[in-house]
Amino acid sequence: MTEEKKDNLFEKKISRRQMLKMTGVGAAGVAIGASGMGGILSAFGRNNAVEEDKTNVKNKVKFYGKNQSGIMTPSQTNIYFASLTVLVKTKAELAQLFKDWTPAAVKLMNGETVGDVTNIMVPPADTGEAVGLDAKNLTLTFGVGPSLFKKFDFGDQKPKELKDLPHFPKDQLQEEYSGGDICIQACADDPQVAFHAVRNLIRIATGRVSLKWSQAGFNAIPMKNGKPETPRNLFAFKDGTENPRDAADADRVVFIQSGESKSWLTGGTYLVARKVQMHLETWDRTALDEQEATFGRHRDTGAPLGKTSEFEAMEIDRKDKNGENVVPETSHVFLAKKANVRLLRRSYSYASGVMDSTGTHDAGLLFISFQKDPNQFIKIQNSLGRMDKMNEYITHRGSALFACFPGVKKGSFIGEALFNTL
Ligand SMILES: C=CC1=C(C)c2cc3[nH]c(cc4nc(cc5[nH]c(cc1n2)c(C)c5CCC(=O)O)C(CCC(=O)O)=C4C)c(C)c3C=C
Ligand SMILES: [Fe+2]
Repeated sequence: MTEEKKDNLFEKKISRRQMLKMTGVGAAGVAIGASGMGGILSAFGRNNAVEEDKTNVKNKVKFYGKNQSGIMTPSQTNIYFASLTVLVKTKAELAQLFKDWTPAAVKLMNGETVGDVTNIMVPPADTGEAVGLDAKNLTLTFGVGPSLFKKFDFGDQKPKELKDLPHFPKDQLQEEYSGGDICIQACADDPQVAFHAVRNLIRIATGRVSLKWSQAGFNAIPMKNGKPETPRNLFAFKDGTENPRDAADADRVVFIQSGESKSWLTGGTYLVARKVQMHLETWDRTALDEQEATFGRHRDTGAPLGKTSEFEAMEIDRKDKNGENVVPETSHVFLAKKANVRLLRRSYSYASGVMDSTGTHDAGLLFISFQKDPNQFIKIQNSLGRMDKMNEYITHRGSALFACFPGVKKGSFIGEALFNTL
């Protein structure tokens, strides 16, 4: 069926019987990857109108802007991260996918449903579990992985940096938590809002994408005098102290500037995702001074070892009266800092039940970093290498790299600059 015919069909009122006949009835209608039916169901989410960022919505982050949301946005309490496999075969279909997602993303970030939920003759266009909640600071961040450029010929538009990350010492990567053609990072101050957003975006793309892997995560953000403080990871250490803090710093470290890469990536960035299992039982048997030596910071305050407050300078060359390093040379922060490059970390803890093989917690950190060049991450990870004292307590299980598009201008669509170059 041509796109035009499909659109005409959905402008008409159709009976429940006709509907069921078309969708193959019931449960099959929600399966991802079902061919044929996908196009029909996607029409429910299709909305070609240019949606506005609402100004009167509580807890709302703007969709339109120079950069995508969910990067320099202050961290929310929850993430639902999805890595997708693309099923469509042509670049036109791929562009259409992002065209369909754009108005839906605006509506989701407005705290609205993605489509009509009142017509009793058809399945509601929105799955509905976020109804009655406000926007909960939902952000949506879209990126494309190296594998997408193997499936589609983008000519010379593939940036040389967009390739699989190298193997690192201590990696025990599993294919089921690695890679992906497209990523959607949904962060919100509510787990259901984050999940709902991804669920509905995938539903709009029924038959056009399938879910490769996903990870839900959480962060508890302590508040002091109405201001958010650095969250703690599952080792109880403040995580995210040393990060770019303002827009000028982000332009130096995170966002690709004109001339620094392919033009479609100007204003974009690279997202590294690493699923890192944390061996909590081993950590919990470790003495506090050993824990602090692992990071090079005090657990309570987050201050550099030998100092008293979190944001005091981390001087890794400082010596004690015996001439010994105050911050151990094998500590995580010593080695990370020694690489002499920076990135933006925006990680979330996860707890996903039990490890079958050991009966221990399947818990850890969905480490996410943003940087204008993946080599920033690679240099730090290589510096951590085999030396990082934290290695005793962690295992890297998953890995992925995505090039995140620049922000979207009203009237444009997510990733348009890439498709316009073709
Ligand atoms: C390659 C990049 C990094 C990975 C992977 C990574 C994993 C990881 N980190 C923690 C906990 C902490 N990390 C901290 C600082 C820190 N970590 C990295 C990089 C990676 N971490 C950098 C660049 C830095 C900042 C170094 C600096 O310049 O000071 C800290 C200290 C507090 C902070 O600055 O946030 C903690 C704690 C875990 C638990 C983890 C994987 C499970
Ligand atoms: Fe770290």
